[in-house]
Amino acid sequence: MDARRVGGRIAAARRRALAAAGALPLPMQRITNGLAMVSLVLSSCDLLRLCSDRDRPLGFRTLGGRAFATVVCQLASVVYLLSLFGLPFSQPDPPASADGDEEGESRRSPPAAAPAAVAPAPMPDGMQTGDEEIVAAVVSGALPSHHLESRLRDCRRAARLRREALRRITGRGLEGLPFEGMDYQAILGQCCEMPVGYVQLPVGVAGPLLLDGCEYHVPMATTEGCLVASVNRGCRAIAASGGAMSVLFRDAMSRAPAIKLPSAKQAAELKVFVEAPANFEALAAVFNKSSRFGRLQGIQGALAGRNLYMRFTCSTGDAMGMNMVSKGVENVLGYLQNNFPDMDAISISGNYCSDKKPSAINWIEGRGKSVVCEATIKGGIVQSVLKTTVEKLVELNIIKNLAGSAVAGALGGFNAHASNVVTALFIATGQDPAQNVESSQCITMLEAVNGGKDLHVSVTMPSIEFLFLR
Ligand SMILES: CC(C)(COP(=O)([O-])OP(=O)([O-])OC[C@H]1O[C@@H](n2cnc3c(N)ncnc32)[C@H](O)[C@@H]1OP(=O)([O-])[O-])[C@@H](O)C(=O)NCCC(=O)NCCSC(=O)C[C@@](C)(O)CC(=O)[O-]
Ligand SMILES: NC(=O)C1=CN([C@@H]2O[C@H](COP(=O)(O)OP(=O)(O)OC[C@H]3O[C@@H](n4cnc5c(N)ncnc54)[C@H](OP(=O)(O)O)[C@@H]3O)[C@@H](O)[C@H]2O)C=CC1
Repeated sequence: MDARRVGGRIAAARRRALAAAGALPLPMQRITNGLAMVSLVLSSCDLLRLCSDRDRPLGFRTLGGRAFATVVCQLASVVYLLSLFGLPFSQPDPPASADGDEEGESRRSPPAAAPAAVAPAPMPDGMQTGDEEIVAAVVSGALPSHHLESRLRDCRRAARLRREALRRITGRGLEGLPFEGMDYQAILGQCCEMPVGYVQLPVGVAGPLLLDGCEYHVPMATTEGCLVASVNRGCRAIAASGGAMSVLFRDAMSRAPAIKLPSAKQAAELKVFVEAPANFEALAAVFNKSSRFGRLQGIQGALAGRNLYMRFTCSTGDAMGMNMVSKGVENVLGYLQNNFPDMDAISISGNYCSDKKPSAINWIEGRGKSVVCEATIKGGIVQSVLKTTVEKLVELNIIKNLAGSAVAGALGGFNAHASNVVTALFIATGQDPAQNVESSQCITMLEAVNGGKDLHVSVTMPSIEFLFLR
């Protein structure tokens, strides 16, 4: 980002120099640059031909005005092209800085207002004909910014004009936010609305992690120095001790709508109905019809007066499954309405699910993938790779991760920094990063084994919400 900022300042300084020198507008520059190139090539060819003519030694006297003209052309084009260093030839002008440089000023004034005698300023940031009017319409509110994509049918241009409008509305520079290099068409209707750029994060790789007999290279997107190194060290200690083993002991995504009934009695009746084993098959058939992969596992009700929260759980195949489970729940609500016409579906998500919020239910019941992993680290490796002892690590875990977290009233936070690893992995692999909240719930257990010589390590994580990666 800093480099870009510096680059932006250089570009601004270059534009100032151009303006001061009364430089030609960009389209004219391109034409004159092209002419100079053609002139250089033609005059070079002519000179070479004249030099290779053995019958007529090179000299103004022998060759006359033609040689003179060729040499002048050659010199002029060389001087012109040398002066081009730093001038754009075919690239669009780089973005203006927000610090009120000349071009920034010219952006704020419509082209029609420019004095007739002065050449119009180049269109900033690759602006095309008509862009100025569109940006002005967005700035004035006449054109909603989120209509740009459908109006222009060009996602990149829409993002660029939205960015320019935002710059003018806020008066804040966006030069620190990268723009080039993103496929704006690919994100339309998929992952992000009203784009104005994207952020860059370094992705490191830790490993190999020897897990269940396979080697994995773990991608991590983070800005925290030493994090990847730390995980890499852990992977090394695990591999040197023979690897780790994992067990997926539950796989169930949940969604819990909030339903209001006229009385607590009716709410309790609905709870009994959805939990009754006799009704499961019918409810599952309705739930399952909207997905080839989502399969209802169960429904668990919780009452709060006349409100019922029904926690539907389902398997989701390889998907993280939030949309899948929500669609199934919606179908079941429609079905239930026939038997319970007085029920009022307040929200498809009643927070008893519980998505993207810390909650005891996920910690206790699990959500998504529930996993336990273990490894036995040899005492020698604890000393040589981790630079500590088994005894010290066990004591640290009890006092910090178990007792310390209990004192803090932790909810699934019985670990040092599971969220560091989960979040870096989520971002690097395109998972929904907001679900790091419950996905990072983890209890770390450390025990001295083999007569106190080695260290048994385990992490239990009951609610990892993850799209399976092959
Ligand atoms: C930084 C280390 C790993 C040095 O660890 P070290 O033992 O001093 O370094 P070493 O040079 O002896 O290397 C040992 C091994 O570490 C790895 N390693 C070493 N350097 C690198 C590197 N540059 N890149 C990749 N891997 C590296 C590598 O595997 C290496 O083995 P080798 O392959 O050389 O035989 C160690 O000091 C460490 O793990 N520090 C902790 C860093 C960390 O975990 N940071 C996260 C902070 S936690 C947090 O943010 C939340 C918190 C703390 O508030 C939560 C809480 O309350 O607890
Ligand atoms: N709706 C909500 O409340 C929330 C949504 N989200 C967002 O939901 C998104 C993830 O939802 P999710 O349901 O996982 O994804 P999708 O909505 O993309 O559903 C998965 C799709 O992949 C298909 N599919 C193909 N092969 C497989 C396979 N092997 N296993 C499973 N599905 C397969 C499914 O088919 P089929 O059509 O047959 O099911 C389905 O269409 C994330 O972007 C997240 O941000 C996050 C939180 C809440």
